[in-house]
Parts: sequence; C-alpha cells; structure tokens
Amino acid sequence: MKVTVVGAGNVGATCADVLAYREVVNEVVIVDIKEGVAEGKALDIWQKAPINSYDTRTVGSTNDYTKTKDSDVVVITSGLPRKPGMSRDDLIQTNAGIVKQVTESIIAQSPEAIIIIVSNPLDVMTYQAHITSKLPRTKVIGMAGILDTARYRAFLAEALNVSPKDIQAVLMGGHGDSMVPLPRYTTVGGIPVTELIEEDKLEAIVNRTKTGGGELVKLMGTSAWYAPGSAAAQMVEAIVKDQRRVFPVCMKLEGEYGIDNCYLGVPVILGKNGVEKVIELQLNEDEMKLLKDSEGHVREVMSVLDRING
Ligand SMILES: NC(=O)C1=CN([C@@H]2O[C@H](COP(=O)(O)OP(=O)(O)OC[C@H]3O[C@@H](n4cnc5c(N)ncnc54)[C@H](O)[C@@H]3O)[C@@H](O)[C@H]2O)C=CC1
Ligand SMILES: O=C([O-])CC(=O)C(=O)O
Repeated sequence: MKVTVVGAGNVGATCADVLAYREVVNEVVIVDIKEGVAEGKALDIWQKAPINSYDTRTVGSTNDYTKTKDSDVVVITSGLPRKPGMSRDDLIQTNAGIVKQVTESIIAQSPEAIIIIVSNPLDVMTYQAHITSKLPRTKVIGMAGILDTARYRAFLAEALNVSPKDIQAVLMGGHGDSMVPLPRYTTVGGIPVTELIEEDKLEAIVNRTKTGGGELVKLMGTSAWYAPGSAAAQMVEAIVKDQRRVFPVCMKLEGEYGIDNCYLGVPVILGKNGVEKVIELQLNEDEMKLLKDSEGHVREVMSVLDRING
C-alpha cells in the first residue's frame, strides 16, 4: 500500500510521521512545492526509524508527481494556514488554486486514489477537490470531524478527570464555528455525559470546541498540527486496513439529512472504498436547526468558490 501526503508543512509532516511510525503502510511519499523540504522531512522521518523501530519507507519529492504514481490514498494538506485574526474562510482565494492544481497532478498519476482533504476552508476545499477529481463522492472526503470530536473529548476528559479513551462522541456540520457537537450522542464509558456534568459546564465545553482551532491560532500564531496530522492518519489507517471505523467526515451530501449538494461533516463508516455508508441519525428539532445553520454557512462559502472558478 502506498500513501502520498501533499504539503510537507506542519500538518503534512506530522501525518507522514504518524503513518510511518504506526506502520500503517509500506511507503509514504511526501510532496511539497518548496525545493528540498519534502526530501528533507522524508529523510528525517526515515532516520527516526531505527530509534522508534519501524520500517515504513518515506520518500520526498519537490513537485515531481511521478513519485506518487499508483497511490492508494492521498492526503492533501498543501495551502496557507491562518494567522491570528483570520477566519478559515479568508484562505479560500489562495488555497482553492493550490488544491485544484494538486488534485489535477494527483489524479494524473493515481486516478483511483481515495483523497482526504485537510486544507482550509475544509468543507469547500473538499468541494474543490471533488469537482476537480471527478471521483465518486465516497472517495473525496475531508478531515475535520475526527479533530473537532477529539478536542471535545479532550475537554470533557479534563473536566471529568477521566481518560479521553472512554469518551465517545459525534459531531456534525461544517468545520467552522458553526459546527454541531451533539451532547445527546456523547457517552463516558457508556454513560450519557449529561448524567455526569452540569448543563452550564457542558455548554461551555461545546462552545470551546467550536472555537478550538482559533484558540490554538491565538496561542501559536499559526494553526494546530499534532492533532490534525494524527486525525488525517487515522482516516488513512481506517481505509488501508478496511477497518470500517465510524467517524465524522466531510463529504458531499445527496439528500441525507434532507440536505442536497452541500459538503458537510456527517458520521460514516470508513473502509477500503472510502465512505462505505453514511449514517443518518434521528436528530431532534434543535439539532437539525443547528445543522441547517451550518449548512447555510458552508453554502455561502461554496458560492464564493463557484465565483473563483468562474
Ligand atoms: N481540516 C483541519 O481540521 C485542519 C486544516 N488545516 C489546514 O491545513 C493546511 C496546512 O496547514 P499547515 O501544515 O499548518 O501549513 P504549513 O504552512 O506548515 O504547510 C503547508 C505546506 O504546503 C506547501 N504548499 C503550498 N502550495 C503547495 C503546492 N501547490 N503544492 C505542494 N505543496 C504546497 C507549503 O510549501 C507548505 O510546506 C492549512 O490550509 C490549514 O488551514 C490545519 C489544521 C487542521
Ligand atoms: O483553525 C485552523 O485554522 C486550523 C484548523 O482547521 C483547526 O485546527 O481546526
């Protein structure tokens, strides 16, 4: 199995590193536009292999996509990250062009690959990659839900002083401040979270989750990479090992949840074909309203992309 990661920056290098040390595949190719950077990071990860005891080969490439030929899965992380004061949507103009060019280059070498988008604004970059690649919607998916859910789970674990491993949760909608965490579907070792935490504390955690990316941008001057890179690697692992994991991923909806032709995060079963099944939860009225609000926001940004693409 072969995986390509495009973008050897913070998120891409972290993703490649996790894929290597967890021995998810035999070969990871890293591509970047900056001369020598992908080669350097690939060499550095390979030199870590004797220390961390793995044998995954890592190969770097400066913009030579022939090295990515016949990749099974491709993770696209290329593009600008935001700086303090910016929203993810402010990145659209630059990142749309990058994602389009990268998707064309990838498809020319690996027409059957499954593509995982990480670049922001996430939902609309998934739209860009989907229309450019012309692949089925089940094979062009965005990473956001695993990350946003992980933030929510981490905050809950801290508040309840329990292991984050025991917190199960699902989160839907766009990867922006309008995302929709679902406390009704959150459990701690099988116990509904609402039995373990006061309503106001849970609400504060939900709100912190929604702005979780911005919190890190403010602290670091650029966006997060450890959790995002690991989350993308977890999606790759689910696909290449056909694990049929249940994760929220961003994809084009075609009628699910009463939403058509919009790219949003929904829970799915992820396996060797990409999205094996979309899971349709019975949302209540309040949850559905939040999802619709999120849809409205993503649709606005989708129409900006339509204008950029002419
Ligand atoms: N979906 C999510 O949950 C998350 C998304 N992101 C997004 O991921 C993207 C990457 O973030 P970072 O890795 O922190 O940025 P970074 O600046 O560290 O790395 C981006 C890399 O992309 C490369 N690049 C730019 N144009 C390229 C092209 N045409 N071909 C190949 N490589 C190209 C750059 O040279 C750079 O090395 C950003 O758009 C960021 O907003 C970041 C975190 C979470
Ligand atoms: O906040 C950002 O710009 C990067 C991102 O999507 C995240 O960390 O959730």
